[in-house]
Amino acid sequence: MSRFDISTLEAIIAERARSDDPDSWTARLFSSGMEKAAQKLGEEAVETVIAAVSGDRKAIVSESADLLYHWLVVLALAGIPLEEVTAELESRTGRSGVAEKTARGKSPDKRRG
Ligand SMILES: N=c1c2ncn([C@@H]3O[C@H](COP(=O)(O)OP(=O)(O)OP(=O)(O)O)[C@@H](O)[C@H]3O)c2ncn1[C@@H]1O[C@H](COP(=O)(O)O)[C@@H](O)[C@H]1O
Repeated sequence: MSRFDISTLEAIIAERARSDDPDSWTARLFSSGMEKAAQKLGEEAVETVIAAVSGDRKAIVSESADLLYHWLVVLALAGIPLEEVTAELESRTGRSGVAEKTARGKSPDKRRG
């Protein structure tokens, strides 16, 4: 099993963002700003959706990696540590998504969103 952890990638991104290395995609994204980074995140999300719908397993893995990388860049640009998101996820454990949606007064019927 891979020992690579998403928090390791968060640390790499923080280091590369400060590097000013012209060959660093991370440094380039940081200097372009949030709008460009968020746009790339959206593109990678769409590419992941296309891979999922077409059932291309290899592409799903590859596009998911691109998506997570660009998501971490957007988080970093927003000044939000990964830990804040994992804490939010942790707070949701043990709570059914359907029950949570019903508590917000929404229908859990997926056809109605
Ligand atoms: N995980 C990634 C990572 N995933 C994707 N990318 C880059 O994101 C860019 C995506 O841009 P595009 O969508 O335009 O490129 P594309 O996918 O070839 O284009 P399409 O034809 O698919 O649309 C590519 O240049 C990828 O190399 C990444 N760049 C960096 N990292 C990590 O960040 C580290 C530091 O990288 P640098 O900052 O470049 O030194 C690397 O060692 C990696 O660990």
